Amino acid sequence: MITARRMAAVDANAAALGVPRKQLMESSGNAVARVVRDVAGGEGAEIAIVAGRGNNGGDAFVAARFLDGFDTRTYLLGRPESVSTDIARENYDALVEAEYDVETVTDSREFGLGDPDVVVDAMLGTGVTGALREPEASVAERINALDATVVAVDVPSGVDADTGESEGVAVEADHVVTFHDEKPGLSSLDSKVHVADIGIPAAAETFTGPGDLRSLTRDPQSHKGDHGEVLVVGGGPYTGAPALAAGSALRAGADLVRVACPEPVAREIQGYSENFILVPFEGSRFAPDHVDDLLGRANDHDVVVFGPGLGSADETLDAVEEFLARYDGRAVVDADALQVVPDVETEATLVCTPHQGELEKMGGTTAEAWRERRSLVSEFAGDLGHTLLVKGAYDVVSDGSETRVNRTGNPGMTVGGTGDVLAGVTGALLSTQDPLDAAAIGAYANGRAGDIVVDERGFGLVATDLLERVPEALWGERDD
Ligand SMILES: NC(=O)C1=CN([C@@H]2O[C@H](COP(=O)(O)OP(=O)(O)OC[C@H]3O[C@@H](n4cnc5c(N)ncnc54)[C@H](O)[C@@H]3O)[C@@H](O)[C@H]2O)[C@@H](O)CC1
Ligand SMILES: [K+]
Repeated sequence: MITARRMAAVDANAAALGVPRKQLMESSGNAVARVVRDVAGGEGAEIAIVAGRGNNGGDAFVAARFLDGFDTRTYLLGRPESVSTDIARENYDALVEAEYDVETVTDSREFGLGDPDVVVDAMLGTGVTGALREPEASVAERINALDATVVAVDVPSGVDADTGESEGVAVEADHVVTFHDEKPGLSSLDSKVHVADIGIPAAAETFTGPGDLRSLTRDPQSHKGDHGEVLVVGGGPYTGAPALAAGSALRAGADLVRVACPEPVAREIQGYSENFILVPFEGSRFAPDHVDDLLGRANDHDVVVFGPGLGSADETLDAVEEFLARYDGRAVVDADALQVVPDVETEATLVCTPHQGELEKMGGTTAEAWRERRSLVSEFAGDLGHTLLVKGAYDVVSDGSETRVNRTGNPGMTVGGTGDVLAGVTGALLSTQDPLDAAAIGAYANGRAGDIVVDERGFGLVATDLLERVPEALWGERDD
């Protein structure tokens, strides 16, 4: 099962792996033609292809080339100039150039579909928003009134592939040829669904890639706070760690970041940067006495990042445990705080970011080969009921049902502090993304930032170098 949003990400990842969308379109069109052949009842059957102006139409232009021998006519709803993507336009031009029977429909009132045996509905696919507009709406009604067998490309036009719902009229299809994987909304329809393998490499789904960054959008109308308020809880024996996590959360786009830390740590952090808002607590380390206050504060934030530099004193770990037991918001848990997670019953949504050693301390197991590690991490995440981001040369991210592997990053990143950067970035992302996406994008961007630094200067990077490259890693040139 794959949602339209994830499909778009996977498609961009495939392109980055060297399998561009035009190639996928060729496979899609071929798959549609195969189903049409099966249902048409022999060569000579009359086939009408009704294509819209997006890539859904593009798939159908390809299908027309695979239907030689049938009496096929292709209709484009609109002028050739209105075809909205280059690849759909190239496939349209190829039909015209090769003298296929193609008609443009500029006045749908005069559009007669005749009496075909099969209609291919390629008006709209996953690009639909809202109710069908004209001319698509009245053409859908006309298609539904025919006796023909209707084969829809990817999803019946007008239907939302994620929900199966339509806001107005939609095409009623006998068959749907959908691509790569089943779509959540199709099972509720009265159509026979054919899932076609279009040659998307499994790696486009398994590995994070530039497509994963597509869910990072910024609405021009956004206000302060829309992109997250993050509370970093850390510091005690270490002072750099919470500052790195806080700085990274800001670099990853959080609107406000506060650092809750012991007073002496706060004094030191204040000197690092004027961007931090500090909420000091008494004493030299986090302890059970601080939990009440901190819970109040945490509830005013979207995400808490727990752990950087907290240390592992018994009273600190007791305080973390008590906090998590009473907290029901979102949190990233890192470093020493990780070890209490398996023992605590919590309503909170956690993203845990252990390295392999910390994972073992939590009761998880690890393996050398990433494929094996992927299954182990997935199983352990399922048992924990939280999302895991297990750091390594290949990071493994899993919520127990979906698992992704991240390959960005390099051996220069074994230096101290890079984990704090990752925790901060993931914390900022968790305020706008679901936990699996936040962890996957966090791992991808953190590694990419490290790759940018090493490409420029070679090894010898320090954590603050990484932090400065986080914006570029998240929003820099995208390969989609
Ligand atoms: N994502 C992928 O990996 C692949 C996608 N492919 C095809 O690409 C399709 C998606 O293509 P697009 O993103 O170009 O989108 P569509 O072709 O589904 O539709 C886009 C067009 O529809 C218009 N539109 C949106 N809502 C409308 C409405 N309510 N009434 C009338 N017009 C409306 C838009 O203005 C735009 O011109 C998929 O359904 C599939 O058929 C395939 O080529 C293969 C791979
Ligand atoms: K369609």
